[in-house]
Amino acid sequence: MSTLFTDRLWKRVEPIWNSYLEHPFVKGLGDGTLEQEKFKHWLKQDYVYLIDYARLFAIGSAKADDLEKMTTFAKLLHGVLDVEMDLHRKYAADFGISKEELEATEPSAITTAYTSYMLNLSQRGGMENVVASVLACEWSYNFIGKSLANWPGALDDNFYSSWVEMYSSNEFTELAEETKQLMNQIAEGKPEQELVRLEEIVVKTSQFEYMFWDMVETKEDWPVNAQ
Ligand SMILES: Cc1ncc(CO)c(N)n1
Repeated sequence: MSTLFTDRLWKRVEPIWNSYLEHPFVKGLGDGTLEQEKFKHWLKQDYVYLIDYARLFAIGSAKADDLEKMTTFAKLLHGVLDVEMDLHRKYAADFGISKEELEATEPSAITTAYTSYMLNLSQRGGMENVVASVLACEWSYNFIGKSLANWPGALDDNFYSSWVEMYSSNEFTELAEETKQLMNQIAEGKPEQELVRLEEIVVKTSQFEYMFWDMVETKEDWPVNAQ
């Protein structure tokens, strides 16, 4: 029986993703101790990250080779714009931050590098580049959400319970699973050198994910504020 491509990918990314669970920001989400100013930085940066990230699914739909895959990309697009980003808008409202203010956030250097990397690959390549670009994002957040959901108190009434609920939810798990299935479907029959190329995209985006956690933990923005 041939190994699923996502099983092969898991062997490469498991150590990187396990390091997310040791990251202070992620640990703070799980045990409820995360400083709210750092979470506000994540809210704002992640909202503008998701705006460009959503464009990837629209590109994927345009490049899909059949109606079924077009529909899957459209479903994932809806999942970001209308389901996931609603979490950001609700948390922001709790902080008195409007959705207009969220949308006006200037993407940080890391946010810009990460989304530009995915958009470049997705505009230059076929739908396989789109799926490889978004896979770590969808799948690793579900991995983190489901891991934190097992932490004592993570789903109880603490400020970040909604975050853990969202990313461990059946709805988000379904989106992550659909992205994995799409990756396996597209990888089927591809030559080894193409699989190696796609694997490196998933590893690189997994490294960008870690850099994103660092950026929000340190509330990093651009190195020098232009005068
Ligand atoms: C940076 C980042 N990666 C992944 C996700 C999951 O969609 C997210 N919201 N933000």
